[in-house]
Parts: sequence; structure tokens; C-alpha cells
Amino acid sequence: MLRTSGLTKQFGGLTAVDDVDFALGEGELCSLIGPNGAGKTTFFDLLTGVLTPTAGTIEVRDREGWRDVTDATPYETASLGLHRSYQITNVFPTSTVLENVRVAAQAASGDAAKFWRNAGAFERHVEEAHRILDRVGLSAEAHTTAESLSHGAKRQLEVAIALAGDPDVLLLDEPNAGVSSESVGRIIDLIEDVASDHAVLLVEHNMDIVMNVSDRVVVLNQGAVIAEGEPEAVRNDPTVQEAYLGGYEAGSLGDTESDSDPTADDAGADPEEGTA
Ligand SMILES: Nc1ncnc2c1ncn2[C@@H]1O[C@H](COP(=O)(O)OP(=O)(O)OP(=O)(O)O)[C@@H](O)[C@H]1O
Repeated sequence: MLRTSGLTKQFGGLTAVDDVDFALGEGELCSLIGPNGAGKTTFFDLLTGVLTPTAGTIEVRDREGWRDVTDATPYETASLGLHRSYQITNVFPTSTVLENVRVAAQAASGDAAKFWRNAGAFERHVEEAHRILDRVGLSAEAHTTAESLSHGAKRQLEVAIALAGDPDVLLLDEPNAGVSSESVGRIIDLIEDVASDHAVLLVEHNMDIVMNVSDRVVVLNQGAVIAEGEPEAVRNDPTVQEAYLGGYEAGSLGDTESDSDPTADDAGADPEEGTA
């Protein structure tokens, strides 16, 4: 569904992503892990056209075969079926949950331009939005404004908006960020559900989630892939343990408790987040 070859990104003298060959198969759920500064966000930014690579190629497969998206814009990669849930999204904070998802479904359908000439389109997109909210477990919050959602519900809304784009490949960007440890099970259920009919690439710091949901784990360190394989094998790999212990997150690999944000408050909106 997605592959990179020799993918490299340099910022001045720093190589943030270093010659990465990566492939995501149909129906696969692959997690990308690594210590802080390993290059995970830069890799996601390259895949989604937010950043342009210094070297290497990115290809996605659609019905007609492989397409080179190395220099594609975010809009072009999205229209080829590659969608990303952002840790901080462009959610409209004062709009309702339903409106946010309805607008995303409308934009993805291409109906926006002919919207006023197509009386049935609005109802169709509302129905689609309700179906997606049901799927991610947000039906009860459909008429709540996005800004008043809990942290966990905001992450669910981000996934809902990504689903509204009708993606083939879903890039999940820390879906557990800021979520209380009690809600981890809900996030695991959500990831497993969306992975049942999409290829998923997950960046997630919580090893409990990574070990639970992944078919395969790829480990980045200083921009390069240092290990990949099934979750247990990767967890026990001495090279991986060394990378974590030598990094900023000593002890975090497999220490599932310390991965939850101790300041997470799942009961209310995040006053510091600014947007939903
Ligand atoms: N725009 C930029 N300009 C210069 N350096 C950057 C830029 N973006 C990222 N970097 C550097 O590239 C390296 C990789 O950063 P990146 O954010 O991709 O890592 P990460 O694995 O996502 O980290 P974290 O887990 O902390 O989010 C870091 O050393 C970072 O400081």
C-alpha cells in the first residue's frame, strides 16, 4: 500500500530520517517507535507531503498500481488515499463533533464545489458522519462542541475526521496522547477496529498499546531503522533496548505505566491545547 526507498531528510547538518526503506502491506498494522528525536514525526511529515525529502522516494498503491508521491502535496497524498490523524488537528473547536466530521466527509467526496446545487448531498454527508461517529464511539457527543471534549474523545474525533476522508492507509499520530491510563483500553479497541479494514501506520509512545495491536514494529533511532519484526522480538532486541536506555526515555520500553501522561485529565477539555 505504501513504500519508501532510501528516504532521507536533512535539516542543515542533521539527518532526521536516514536512508529508510519501509513498506506497509495491505491490511497490516505497523507501529513506528523510537526514542524522542528518532525521526518519527519527520517520517510522517515526509509521507504526507508536509516535508519534501532530501533524497529517496515514496510510493502509494491505488487501483491502478504504484504512484510516486515523493514530491506530492498533502492534498495530493490525501486524494490518493493516505490520511493522517494529527495529534493537534485542524478541528473547528466551536463546531460540533458532527459538523466537524460532516465537513470532512463533504470535502473528501468532492461535493464541496457543487454543494449548493446538490440538495441530497448534505443529508448523505450527515448520515456518513453519524455512521463514523458510531464506529469510533462518539455518537453520544455528536452535538457537543469539539472544544469541550475530553482528551480521549478529542483523539477519537481526530480518527473520525481521518476516516471521513475514506482512506486506504491511515497514519495514526499518537492517538493516545494526553489520554488518561483508564482510557487506554478504549484507544486500543479503536485502533484495532480501524485496522480491520485499513492499512495502518501507528506512531505511539505507549508500549502497552504498541505491543497489543501491532502486526509488526519498526524501530527508528537517529533517523535510521535499527530493528523491525514482531512486537515481542523487537521488545527483546538488545539493540532496541540500548537505543531506549541511551536516549531520553530511559526505561520506557516496556514500562507501560510511565508511558501514560500523568497530567492527563480525561474528564475535561485541555485548557493549554488551544484547539480541540
Ligand atoms: N524543522 C526542523 N528543523 C530542524 N530540525 C528539526 C526539524 N524538525 C525536526 N528536527 C530534528 O529532527 C530530529 C527528529 O525529530 P522528530 O520530531 O522527527 O523526532 P520524533 O521521533 O518524532 O521525536 P518525538 O518522539 O520526541 O516526537 C530531531 O533531532 C529534531 O530536533
